[in-house]
Amino acid sequence: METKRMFIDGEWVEAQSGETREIINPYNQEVIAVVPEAGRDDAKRAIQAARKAFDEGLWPDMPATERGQKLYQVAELIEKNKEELARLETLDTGKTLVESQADMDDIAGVFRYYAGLADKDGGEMIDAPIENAVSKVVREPVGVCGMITPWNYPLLQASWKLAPALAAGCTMVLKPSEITPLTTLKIAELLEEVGFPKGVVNIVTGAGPTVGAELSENTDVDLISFTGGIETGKKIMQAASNNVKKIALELGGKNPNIVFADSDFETAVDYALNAVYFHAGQVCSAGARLLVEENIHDRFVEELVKRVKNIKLGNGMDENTQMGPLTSAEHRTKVEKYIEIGKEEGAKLLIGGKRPEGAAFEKGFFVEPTIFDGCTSDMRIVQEETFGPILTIETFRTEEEAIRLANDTIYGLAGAVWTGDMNRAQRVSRALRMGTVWINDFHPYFPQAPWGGYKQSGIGRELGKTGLEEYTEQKHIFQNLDPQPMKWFG
Ligand SMILES: NC(=O)c1ccc[n+]([C@@H]2O[C@H](COP(=O)([O-])OP(=O)(O)OC[C@H]3O[C@@H](n4cnc5c(N)ncnc54)[C@H](O)[C@@H]3O)[C@@H](O)[C@H]2O)c1
Ligand SMILES: C[N+](C)(C)CC=O
Repeated sequence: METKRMFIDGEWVEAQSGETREIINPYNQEVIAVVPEAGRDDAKRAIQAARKAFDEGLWPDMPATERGQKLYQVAELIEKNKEELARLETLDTGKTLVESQADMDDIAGVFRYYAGLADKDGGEMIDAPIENAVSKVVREPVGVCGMITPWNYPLLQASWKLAPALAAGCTMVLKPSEITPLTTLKIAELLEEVGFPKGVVNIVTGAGPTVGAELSENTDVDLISFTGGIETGKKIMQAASNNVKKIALELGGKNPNIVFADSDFETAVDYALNAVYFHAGQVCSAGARLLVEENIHDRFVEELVKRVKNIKLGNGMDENTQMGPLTSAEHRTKVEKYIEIGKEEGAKLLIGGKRPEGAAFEKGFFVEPTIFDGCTSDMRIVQEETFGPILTIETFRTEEEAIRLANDTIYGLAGAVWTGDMNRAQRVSRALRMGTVWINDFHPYFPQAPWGGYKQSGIGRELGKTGLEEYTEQKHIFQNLDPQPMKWFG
């Protein structure tokens, strides 16, 4: 068990209060590390360091090509340290090692993508409607960024913020989830090895209502980028109004997976399982709502149940494990409450709905993969994000009904449509009010494509070109090439 420090103004420090927090392995409840429990004072110190690095430092004005070179070096170090990072992520979150390894590949890819994009926007000349003048539009870094990340994809979600913000020339204070801070602290070591000017990146470990709230309220922060739950997102939005901060919110989802009878049956069943049970359902874009055409419902559900029985639960570090524990005891309690709600609402529990039995599961925060059939869109288990291994099943008869049910949610993050009819695939994908729609697939995301939500799933986009633009301000510079007196006032 290691005692860690956090990274403020280029130094590894303890919390000013001396307080610490134990980080728990969700598979066996062993303490894997002790980290500083920062308070508002620590957050303020980090914000001041980032402010100074932005206002007086070299980073924002450094040629973008040089910033890009540094990001390439970060990508290389992530690849070099992939196994250690993946191991840490699995110990901290409970996800399988294969998933963590894939996350690390994605993270290196994100740094590489923004390294390449850093120097590609040289501004734009505008055809000014005024004689003897030139007009151009340039992008400049937005300033000091506060970043708050969740526990389900700790380092991946951090990378979606760190890489574009660094490419843009911003300085930043990042607060990882208090439950899973270890890989974020490790990447601070890698950033230190690459050598960013002090104060450019600060990592503060602590709770949401203290460190997170300070980042959201503090008037020296110019932008707050948050990934997490909808209720926290609303609080952050309110706090950000303090100094009219720019805000970027990546919130939850309740994502429909629509299966038409003319889809490839085998593949659709296979992906329906992966859509909801990957990372034990702790994915913002999990396909937790299956909408299946009525005439294939019985066969489809029978096959799902058969296959769910084979899912291997266990320690994420074990290569045979397909689904690990939930990430915290508190979260398991929430998921179990939703199972009770589903039963009370009259949904038909087909399988799961309880903790697995046996010595191997005694200490882990496990919940069995669960299926509720006979669901309707007025049920809470259909409307609310359970964020666990719970699949709800509804049926539809027509394309219009499928679209109506799919859109009947306050969320709008992602969804999928399975069909052999490509005209229908195009129609349905356009009709869904969601930031990402997959046709005959589920889950792919990559640095080149924007990610974010319609409706209450968030504000703004991460990844892609837009993910970089979020960290910039646009400036119009107009130059009169032949200034003469106007004589307007005589
Ligand atoms: N849209 C996306 O891309 C995306 C990606 C990953 C996770 N998520 C969402 O994240 C949620 C799960 O993560 P979670 O349980 O960690 O979310 P959460 O909202 O509980 O916590 C997220 C972060 O916010 C901090 N926080 C809590 N209260 C705060 C406050 N008052 N002020 C400032 N910060 C505060 C937490 O400490 C944590 O770092 C799910 O809803 C999931 O859908 C969304
Ligand atoms: C955005 N994503 C899919 C990587 C993680 C969501 O929880």
